[in-house]
Amino acid sequence: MASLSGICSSSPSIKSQSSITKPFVSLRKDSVAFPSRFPRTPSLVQVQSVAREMPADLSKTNDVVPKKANKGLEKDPRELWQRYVDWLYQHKELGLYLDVSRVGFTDAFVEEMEPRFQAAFKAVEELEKGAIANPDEGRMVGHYWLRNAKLAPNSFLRTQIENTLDAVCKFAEEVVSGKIKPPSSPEGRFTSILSVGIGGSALGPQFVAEALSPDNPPLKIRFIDNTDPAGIDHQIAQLGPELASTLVVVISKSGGTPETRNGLLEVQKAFRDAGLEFAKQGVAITQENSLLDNTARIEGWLARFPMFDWVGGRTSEMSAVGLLPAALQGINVREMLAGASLMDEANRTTVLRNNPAALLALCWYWASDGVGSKDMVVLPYKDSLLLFSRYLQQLVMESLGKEFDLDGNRVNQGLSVYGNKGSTDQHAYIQQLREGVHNFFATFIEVLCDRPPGHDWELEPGVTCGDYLFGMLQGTRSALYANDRESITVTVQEVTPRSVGALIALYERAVGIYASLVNINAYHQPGVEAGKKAAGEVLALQKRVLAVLNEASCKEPVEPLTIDEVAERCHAPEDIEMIYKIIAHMAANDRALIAEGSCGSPRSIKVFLGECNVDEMYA
Ligand SMILES: O=P(O)(O)OC[C@H]1O[C@H](O)[C@H](O)[C@@H](O)[C@@H]1O
Repeated sequence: MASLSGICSSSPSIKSQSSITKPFVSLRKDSVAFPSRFPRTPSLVQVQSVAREMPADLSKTNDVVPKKANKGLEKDPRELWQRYVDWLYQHKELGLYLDVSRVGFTDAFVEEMEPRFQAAFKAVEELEKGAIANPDEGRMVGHYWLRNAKLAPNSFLRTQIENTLDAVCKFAEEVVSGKIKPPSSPEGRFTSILSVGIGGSALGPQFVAEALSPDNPPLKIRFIDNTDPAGIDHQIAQLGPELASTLVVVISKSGGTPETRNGLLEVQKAFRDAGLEFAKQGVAITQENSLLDNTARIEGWLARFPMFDWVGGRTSEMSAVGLLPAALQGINVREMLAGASLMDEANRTTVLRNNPAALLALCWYWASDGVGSKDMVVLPYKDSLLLFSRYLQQLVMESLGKEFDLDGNRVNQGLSVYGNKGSTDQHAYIQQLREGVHNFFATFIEVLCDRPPGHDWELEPGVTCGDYLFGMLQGTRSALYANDRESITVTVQEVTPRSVGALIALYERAVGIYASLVNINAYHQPGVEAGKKAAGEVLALQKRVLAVLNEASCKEPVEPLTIDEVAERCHAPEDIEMIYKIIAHMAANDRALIAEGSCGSPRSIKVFLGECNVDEMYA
């Protein structure tokens, strides 16, 4: 069994960081502003072209600060080295570096952006003090308090944070040590975690598990993060008899997300089928009094942990959502919090070049014209960071992808994120990045330490396996830059709980600052509702289709119906295409039978149900 030491040990003292402060040096005034070849929406084009033609009025934050006329990125090696040295950010205590030298922003651009940055710093300061930073939902935004409870605006919240952290650590230690056991496992202790959740209730735990879970964790983690029945069956089948020693952690802030509810119902059925009592192995992480919370309380689940109203799903990794699964895997969560707290502290300076999150936001704004005209490709050269880009997809795109700005103007903002890992991706799509459509900027994540000391060896004279990885990263960075493709490089010493906590905090803050720069609300997600609502309407329509088919199938003889007839009897002729799709889906799953024709020619088919349900007919 893995040792308990370190899972929740106290954090080392958090000292203030010192970053290198450089005099402001003059860079060349020209740089590249590549127009977007394929703007995503007409409104983007409008915003960009207006911005380029008109001088920015900096009193209005929704104006775009234009780039200057450009002649190409700096290519002289000595000038570049100078730029590298001048702009290099270092966080000594975290061993983290940020190199923005391969993004071509100019002094003039930085100067023009300065008032916006000061406004953004002020906004984050207010947010940290407890302002209603999510105006639509009337909520405070408090994820920064999770790693430094002293910052919380009142003692009630402070105590809530501290008590939850203590409860998470205590529970994890008792599960790992075997003090809390499953009722009917031959192992006598929990051996696995099955995490059920989606979006912000899955992506952080998935990223952290991949990055930090030890080779032989005390509990191995699996995820159900979808309502795909085959995917769920696969997870349960892979657990096999281990289901008896599996802790099921159901995570949902709202407590009512359909995919998570379905995952829970499927897992509960698997428990029943195996003759196991789910409640003795179930844990809920959710807002107090949510549907999930009430279910867990009434059914007497093993444990419940709170999710706070003032923590958004995509910034919840440092709440019980991320901490409990991590602690159960033997990951030192207090170290994660310490790394995040150190990074937060560094990001509180109002000196732009000393503020790593602001530097990232500056680069994003420059590279994407402040309107998301280029995608952010995230390339960690370390297998364990594979899921970082996936995690960032939600953090960045759900936060920044907004139709309206804070003043109600239609802006269609956003910043697209994708990427997997290097050097693997060099053998997949780097060809296009280097030579093809120029619609991106890259972020390299470099990890200096290749493997634990004492394990390295030279696979050819003077060269290790890790040297190749290093060479691939440097080579790709140079090759992209030579073709005027900009890149940022974030460097950490090692992938540890502390550096992962710092990376999460760095990007959380960068997103918040960038949102202020472009004057949008980073903390709501109104667009997600449209898809959920439409899905609900499809399911409601399916129930009507079933009722109509059932009635026809209960007749003697059975009356097979065409799609047109079904649509007519549903009083939904305008939904005929969706009705066809519903029937095709039911037919593929043996829940409807095709009497005539084939699904390939929709007008030809006649359909009925295999069984008549008399009760349903009169319902
Ligand atoms: O944690 P839950 O309430 O189940 O929400 C899960 C996810 O649901 C929606 O898709 C939201 O847009 C996400 O921000 C959230 O993370």
